[in-house]
Amino acid sequence: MADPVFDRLEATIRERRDAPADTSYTASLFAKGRPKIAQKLGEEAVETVIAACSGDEASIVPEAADLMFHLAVLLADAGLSLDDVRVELERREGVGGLVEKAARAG
Ligand SMILES: N=c1c2ncn([C@@H]3O[C@H](COP(=O)(O)OP(=O)(O)OP(=O)(O)O)[C@@H](O)[C@H]3O)c2ncn1[C@@H]1O[C@H](COP(=O)(O)O)[C@@H](O)[C@H]1O
Repeated sequence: MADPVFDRLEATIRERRDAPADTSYTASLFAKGRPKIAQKLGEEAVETVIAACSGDEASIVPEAADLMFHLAVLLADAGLSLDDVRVELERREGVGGLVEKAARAG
């Protein structure tokens, strides 16, 4: 993702795809398959929402990190990467959300 931490994380996640499930949390997620990975991503999203509404701003960061990790695993399971998301965000640069929504409605 043009960031060393994200790049190293994604490299580790890719390595874990072929690791035995009982040696690694990431490997165990891959072994359980897409529905489990998606479920965990949803749980982490909810935990991020709860943190966001808790009034404890610092508690958002660890939940957001869990969310990003599980998103990276889901993307890897689909043969995608955070860089694909970066490219999509880059493509959207300069197109305001309200303008984009109006174009979809029209
Ligand atoms: N960044 C992370 C990371 N963030 C969160 N998690 C794990 O994600 C899980 C979050 O699930 P929960 O909070 O629901 O905890 P849980 O109760 O253990 O989960 P369940 O049993 O309910 O499914 C925890 O086990 C966390 O440890 C992560 N596990 C791994 N990584 C990275 O992935 C690398 C490889 O990890 P392994 O695959 O475990 O070797 C690590 O070195 C890290 O860099």
